[in-house]
Amino acid sequence: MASKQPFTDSDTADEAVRATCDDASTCKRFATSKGYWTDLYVQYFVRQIGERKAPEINRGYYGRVRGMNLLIDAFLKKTQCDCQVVNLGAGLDTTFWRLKDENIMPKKFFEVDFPMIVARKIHHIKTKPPLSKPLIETHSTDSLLLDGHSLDSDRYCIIGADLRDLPALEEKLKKFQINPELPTLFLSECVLVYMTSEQSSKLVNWVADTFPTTMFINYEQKERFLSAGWESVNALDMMTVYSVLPREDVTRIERLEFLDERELLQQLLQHYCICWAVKDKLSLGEASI
Ligand SMILES: C[S@@+](CC[C@H](N)C(=O)[O-])C[C@H]1O[C@@H](n2cnc3c(N)ncnc32)[C@H](O)[C@@H]1O
Repeated sequence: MASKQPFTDSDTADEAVRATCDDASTCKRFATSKGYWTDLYVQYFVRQIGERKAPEINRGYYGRVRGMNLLIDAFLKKTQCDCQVVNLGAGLDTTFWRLKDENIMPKKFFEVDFPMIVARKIHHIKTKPPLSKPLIETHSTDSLLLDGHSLDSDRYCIIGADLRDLPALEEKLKKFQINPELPTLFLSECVLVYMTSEQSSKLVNWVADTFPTTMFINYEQKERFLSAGWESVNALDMMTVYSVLPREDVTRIERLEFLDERELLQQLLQHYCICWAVKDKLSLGEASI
């Protein structure tokens, strides 16, 4: 009998992984309702503000979102938006809508998640005009491709796929016109941790082998990121990220809620990191990001 690997064949394990998508977006919904940062769109994916979250959790999410956004925006600036973004395990993430509002959209923004999550996201987009309007506005013909498990428009595409099945992932990305020659930013925010290290290293290596000019931003526990095939890799633990965020804004959010145990926040922040790795065939100077 074939032995089972963790989170490989088990539907129950995959279901638990899919549930993490709701955890992330309900925490983001709560933190934005408190004013930690502005996200005009998360409310359309998570209606209820939900149960109160501890201030440590809210500050942790604040550092995570601000840190990821700083790197995303730096890549878009460096490439002058002449690039693609692929958000792996995107869940109910709202980055595409933020970039549209800030007028810094890449040529195309791809999202990938399990078909079940994608179907839910597409349902929200279809039924909520503030989500669908930006897609329609940035699309050149009257009809968008929309089926239960994928949505494709000129600037935004969402694909149902399992990130552990690389041939199928590659085929779907090609079907939706990914261009490997264009500078491409890959994002994985709390995603690789749900795979075995063999699976996540295959995914990271596939990106390095397929995209000559690329950057990979990964938010996660410290030990995970694998550098093979990448020209330069940087990692900052979240304690450091938090300390380099704009002071004025950090002071503002630290006034939002009283934090009893600073040590707990420090432990939480030290446990996570943001890593970014680059390959720069076009010599755009990505390593200086
Ligand atoms: C913790 S959530 C993070 C969601 C989003 N990146 C964020 O930070 O708000 C992890 C996401 O990764 C997705 N995911 C994990 N393993 C996956 C796999 N093998 N294939 C596709 N999606 C996966 C889950 O379905 C879930 O939406």
